[in-house]
Amino acid sequence: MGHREMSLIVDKATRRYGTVETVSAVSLRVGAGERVALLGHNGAGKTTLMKMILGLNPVDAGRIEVFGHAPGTRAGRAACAYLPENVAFHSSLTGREQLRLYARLKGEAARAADGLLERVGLADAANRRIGTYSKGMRQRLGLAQAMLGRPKLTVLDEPTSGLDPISRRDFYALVDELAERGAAVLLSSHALTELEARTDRIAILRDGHLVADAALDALRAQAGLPIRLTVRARADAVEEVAGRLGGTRLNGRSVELACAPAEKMDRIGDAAALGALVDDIDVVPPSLEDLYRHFSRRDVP
Ligand SMILES: Nc1ncnc2c1ncn2[C@@H]1O[C@H](COP(=O)(O)OP(=O)(O)OP(=O)(O)O)[C@@H](O)[C@H]1O
Repeated sequence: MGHREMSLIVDKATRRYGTVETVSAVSLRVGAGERVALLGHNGAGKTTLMKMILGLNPVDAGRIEVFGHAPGTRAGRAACAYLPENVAFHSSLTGREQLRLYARLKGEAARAADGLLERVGLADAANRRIGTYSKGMRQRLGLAQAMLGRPKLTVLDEPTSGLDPISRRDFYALVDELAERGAAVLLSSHALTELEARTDRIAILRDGHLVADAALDALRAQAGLPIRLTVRARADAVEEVAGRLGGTRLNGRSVELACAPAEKMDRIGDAAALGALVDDIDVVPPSLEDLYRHFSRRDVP
């Protein structure tokens, strides 16, 4: 087994319900220490694929290998941790009781539970009933639970939905830490803005097909979407600036121009040439949301 590549390998994996392919010949790899975001519209097949990896859904065609093991086997399950979208706890247990219970189920010492509570910032709340936890605290407890037993692969299904921006940032910091310690991380989310800086690769599912799988920069190059320039005009000059650059007026002061990536420098030069008529220029590359919209369109091959 030593010579095998140590990663999650999904090779043309297919899942059918009746005659419909919910996951259709999807191929994807996630290596140790890599964070991959799985994006897709509601019903695109993200949860189905995750459950196939975890051995909770059968693989009807193709192959999945979790760090050298088949999904659902004892070794395959031991390699994975899973945080489902709506993780349920016994609300009458304290955080510490819940985590110690899980530690025992995973054959870990109770001490491991205490260390993890500290790491996810719940040491002070460890003796409170989970029923009194906020949603952010419950998600962090769920992540601590998923971290027990040092899994090689962590699968997180929309882990930040319903969390406020600070809680989401704290949560992603923990995910980064997991990856830094060598875990492969596969996570789904609809909160695209945060993912931009938080993942090594973006994989997009559309109707069960994988339509993109690359780092953000590579996706940008592949999509070739326009770059937007926002040019802020001097107070009395917005009409003139809009006229001379041929852009759209955004508001009383700004003009927006769209251009191909290759034209960017020329367009910046045009705006700069207006001298004192222009106060400022912002360059806005396509966001992950723009890219997501592009790759999710059904008419993109
Ligand atoms: N047990 C089942 N029987 C029949 N169809 C199913 C079953 N489970 C899932 N599906 C279908 O498979 C498709 C993909 O569902 P899945 O939950 O994987 O999507 P998702 O990408 O996770 O969506 P969401 O973002 O809404 O969570 C849906 O059309 C769903 O109705």
